[in-house]
Amino acid sequence: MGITDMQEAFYYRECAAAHENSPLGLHYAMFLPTINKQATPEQKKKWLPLAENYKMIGTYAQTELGHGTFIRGLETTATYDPKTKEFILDSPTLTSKKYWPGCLGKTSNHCVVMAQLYTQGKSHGPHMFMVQIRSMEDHSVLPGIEVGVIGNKFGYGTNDNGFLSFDKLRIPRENMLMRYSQVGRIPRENMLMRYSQVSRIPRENMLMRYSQVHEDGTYVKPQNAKLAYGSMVLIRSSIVSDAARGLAQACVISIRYSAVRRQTEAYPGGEEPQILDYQTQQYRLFPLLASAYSLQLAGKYVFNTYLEVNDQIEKGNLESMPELHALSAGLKAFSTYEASAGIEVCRICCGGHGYSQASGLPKIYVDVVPGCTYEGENTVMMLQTARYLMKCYSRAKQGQKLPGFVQYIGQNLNKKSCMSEEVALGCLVMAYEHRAARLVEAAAMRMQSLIQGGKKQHEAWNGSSVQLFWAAKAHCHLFCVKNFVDAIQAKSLSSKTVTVMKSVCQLYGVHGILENLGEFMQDGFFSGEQVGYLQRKMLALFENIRPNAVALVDAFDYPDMVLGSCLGRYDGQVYQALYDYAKSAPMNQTEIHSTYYKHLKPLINPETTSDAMQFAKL
Ligand SMILES: CC(C)(COP(=O)(O)OP(=O)(O)OC[C@H]1O[C@@H](n2cnc3c(N)ncnc32)[C@H](O)[C@@H]1OP(=O)(O)O)[C@@H](O)C(=O)NCCC(=O)NCCSC(=O)CCCC(=O)O
Ligand SMILES: Cc1cc2nc3c(=O)[nH]c(=O)nc-3n(C[C@H](O)[C@H](O)[C@H](O)COP(=O)(O)OP(=O)(O)OC[C@H]3O[C@@H](n4cnc5c(N)ncnc54)[C@H](O)[C@@H]3O)c2cc1C
Repeated sequence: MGITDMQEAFYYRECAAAHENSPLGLHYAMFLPTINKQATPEQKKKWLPLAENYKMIGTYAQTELGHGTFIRGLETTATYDPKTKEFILDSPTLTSKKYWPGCLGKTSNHCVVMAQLYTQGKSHGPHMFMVQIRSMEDHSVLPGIEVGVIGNKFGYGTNDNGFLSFDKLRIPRENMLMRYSQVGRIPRENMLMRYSQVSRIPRENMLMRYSQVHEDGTYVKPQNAKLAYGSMVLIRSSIVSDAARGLAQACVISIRYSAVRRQTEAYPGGEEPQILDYQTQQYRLFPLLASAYSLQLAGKYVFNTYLEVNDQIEKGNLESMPELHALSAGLKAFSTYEASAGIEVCRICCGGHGYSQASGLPKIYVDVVPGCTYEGENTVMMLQTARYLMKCYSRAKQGQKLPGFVQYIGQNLNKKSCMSEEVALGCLVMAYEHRAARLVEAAAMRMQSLIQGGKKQHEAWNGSSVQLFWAAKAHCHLFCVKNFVDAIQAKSLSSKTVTVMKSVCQLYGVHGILENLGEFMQDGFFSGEQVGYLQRKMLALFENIRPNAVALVDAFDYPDMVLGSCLGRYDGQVYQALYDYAKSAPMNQTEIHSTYYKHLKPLINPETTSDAMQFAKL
């Protein structure tokens, strides 16, 4: 279609095939960005035109049968042969077979393969290689390669997640993605030239960046080994918005339906109320609506941060990489957990019809829930964020100033909450800061006491990991609350909009505290009386939000075609749509189903069994 804007292309694809995972998804989400970010200018010149024009169709093949989380544990090897200037790719064990990569089984003719690099008898850890797996002429599988699909999954039926293995496959040296690490003799001048093309910072910086270059050396270490993990950081940064979108769409469906559906006369002979008027329905749906807004804002923030940090990386400044990694890993986990659990609640809130595919909700759920696993399993990602928080804590204790958002760490924990009946936004933020600061400190103290008690570092880490998880979750939650509050205060919104959005934001904060009350009360930060303010405020906010609830979901602006839901239709004609859906079911296209002849008739009328057998043979 010639659409060049990434966002526009995304929305076009979503309209064309809503909630269907595209069999070309990995091509544009990971394969192209990996070439863009990890290939040298020469490699880009060769591959990008082919990939952009879908001659090369590719994916990102990292996970193996035996390892997904622990990248350093991958077993696929790429051994350099200086005689032929080739790498030999091999899958030496059953567990080394690539397993899960999307679009791999049948669609891709190339892939970026993460493999352990061996050269001069030494291992250098996981590196990326461009590997052609199928012919670009007739799509046949190339020699030395075994590839196929992994079979049915929880969802993702439209994506051919695959397996792949190599039998001593030789690929040219130039197929290693060499922007950051190199094998072979490359003149120093090349690097200087390349560098001067990518940024305008002084050449001296470049020499530092490549200070480990050996003229005769065959391996040049990158400035930071984690540059090779860049494609994952990109996707984690964008998953937050994906999760938010899924939750927002589920809220649209469930809240619109709740405004149409009536159930149970309110008093004998009285009108049946819209189910949205039940306080318990509001208690389950309105906090999710607030969460959808909050996650959308968080998604925008983290993606913009990714773009900014990426810009700096392009210029050779890698300083903000750890912060971005901690933010994107934690928020990816936090958002996909919240969205997955929330979508299921939306489904349950639709009663029986929520269980029908006609609700559109199962499709949204199976589309969002793998986000808890791919691009880093959520618990593992939370623990990566916790690792960063622990470093921040020890820096704060040494009196060092912390960057931006983590400045709350190490703060005085003897304060009491300023919460009053009014529930000011500032007091909400303070409460979340206090909780996160306390949980970070508690996890750090636990680690310290285990180490002092004679545990090794890794034992102490495992023995503290539940508390580390709590700390990281509290940190991400704080981020979402604070970012929501900042968005309301900073944006030039009309005063009416601010009034409405302030209620939504307050609800997000208040509900989050009430759901995690133990963590806010364990050290007496809130008094029982203050908890009472919060409970009353939450119920008052439901009443505030109720008249605007449908407008607040309409504002997400998802067309019916994207929602794909009989329950969430804009025109509210739910019952007609459900009836039409039923009528169009394939089993309704014949009056008597074939199973009658095969199974039922012999039961009902045993003497006709032979007819039935004959029918079965037919
Ligand atoms: C869990 C880790 C992060 C551990 O890595 P490790 O090398 O063992 O590191 P460690 O010893 O724990 O820590 C060393 C250090 O490396 C840092 N680090 C780790 N990752 C990054 C990063 N991306 N940017 C910047 N820094 C990073 C860590 O914070 C550590 O820093 P520190 O030593 O504490 O200063 C890694 O193995 C990992 O990322 N695992 C998750 C695997 C994953 O995400 N796979 C995705 C496959 S692709 C996919 O799923 C696509 C699906 C898409 C779709 O279908 O739509
Ligand atoms: C739909 C889908 C699409 C995918 N697409 C791709 C793709 O395109 N390319 C690709 O390369 N891969 C892909 N994957 C694979 C995916 O990235 C991995 O499954 C994911 O990274 C998790 O790794 P794992 O399966 O090894 O989980 P495991 O690590 O085995 O997780 C199992 C359990 O162990 C726990 N655990 C593991 N390590 C630790 C630890 N250090 N501390 C505490 N707990 C731990 C986890 O929390 C989890 O509860 C896809 C997966 C899915 C489901």
